[in-house]
This record gives sequence, C-alpha cells and structure tokens, in this order.
Amino acid sequence: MRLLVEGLSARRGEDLIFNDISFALAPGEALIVTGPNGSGKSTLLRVLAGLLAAESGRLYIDGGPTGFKHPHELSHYLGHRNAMKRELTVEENLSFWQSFLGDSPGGAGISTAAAGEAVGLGGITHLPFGYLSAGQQRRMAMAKLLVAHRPIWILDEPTAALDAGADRLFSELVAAHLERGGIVIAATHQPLGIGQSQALQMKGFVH
Ligand SMILES: Nc1ncnc2c1ncn2[C@@H]1O[C@H](COP(=O)(O)OP(=O)(O)OP(=O)(O)O)[C@@H](O)[C@H]1O
Repeated sequence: MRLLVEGLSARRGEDLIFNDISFALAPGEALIVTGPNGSGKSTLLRVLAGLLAAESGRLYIDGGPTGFKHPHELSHYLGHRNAMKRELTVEENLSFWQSFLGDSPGGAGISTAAAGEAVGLGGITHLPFGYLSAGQQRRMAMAKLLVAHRPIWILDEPTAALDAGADRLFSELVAAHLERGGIVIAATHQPLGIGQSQALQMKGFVH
C-alpha cells in the first residue's frame, strides 16, 4: 500500500495556503512537515485527514486494503487538541474512540488497558481525563493511536507539552508503527527522533 498525494492545494478564506504539493509514502516511511507558524502545516494535515476539502489535487491509496472510500478511513489524526472529554474517565474516552474508529483492514488495536500501559499511565485510566496534567493528557491522546488499527498516522505537533521521557516514548511508538509497515506524517518544530524520513518544508501564502 502506498499513500500518494498529487498537486494538492488548499484555500482558507480568500487565501491559497499551499499549492501543488506532491509526495508518495510507502509502508515504513515517514514525512516530516516543517515551516514557520502560519505556513500551512495544520491545514495540510487537516486536508490529508479528510477534515478540510482540498482546492485541487488528489490523495489516494495505491494497492493494499480495499472497501474504503477515502484514505482518511485508514488514518489516525492527532491534532493540537487531544479530542478527549474532560468529564469522562480516560478508560471511557479510549473506549469511545476504539468503538468509534474501529479497526482498518489488516490489523487490530490493543485493549484500552494495554494502551494506557504503553504510554506509561496504566494506573490512572480510571480518573477523569480533566484531572490529568497537560503532559499526561497528551500521553493519553497518543494511546488513542493504539486502540484502533490505522496504518496511516497523521500527527500535528505530537510532542508539544511532553517531557523528555514522554518524548522518547513517543519516538518509540512511532518507530514501532513504522517497523510494522505503518506510514507517518507529522508536523513538528522539534525532531521526532525517528531516523530516516522525507521532509516537506511549508512556505506559507501563495499569492
Ligand atoms: N478558518 C480559517 N479561515 C481563514 N484562514 C485560516 C483559517 N484557519 C487558518 N487560517 C490561516 O491559514 C494559515 C495557515 O494556518 P495553519 O494553522 O495551517 O499553519 P501552521 O503552519 O500549522 O501554523 P503553527 O505552526 O502556528 O501551528 C494561517 O495564516 C492562518 O491564519
């Protein structure tokens, strides 16, 4: 399976934020998206995740699983926000995402308890999400990536608010996903420590 992006452009309001972006990612490959604030990294990721419509271009899967309409059905999206309800426990939040997302063909997510363990917070999944510290909340948002199988991980500033230990843990989770033949697209201002990857430098407005 390959993820192919050809001539993608996107508009926000009146402005063309980026134009003619193309890349191809095979299993085990990562794309790191960099660029100054406002250069369009989040916009690109949201288009890839199916949350925003592209102005032009296309995004498709070559080979691999069938029976889906858009690549976002094969993708996890971790945005700036953690997408968890503060009043629900961590366990309830992860269970919601597990059943809402379901597994893509070709794999299965791990249990919510195992995902809590995997991000180093196994003992506190019974707590309301809102009780957790900012870094713990981000770790739990990462656990969401593990409870449902999705071969493509789209990550927007995944390590913001993380301490050095969590940074390392996150690199390990991403590396393991790539080793299993996953694909990763990450926007970041800091290195993710995942070895070889493709790079895309966003420039900002296209006039
Ligand atoms: N809903 C919107 N309507 C109009 N313009 C928008 C909208 N959302 C974002 N923009 C503009 O699109 C541009 C790209 O924003 P985007 O969030 O993609 O940048 P970014 O590279 O991810 O920035 P950062 O590094 O600060 O997260 C910015 O100039 C922003 O003001």
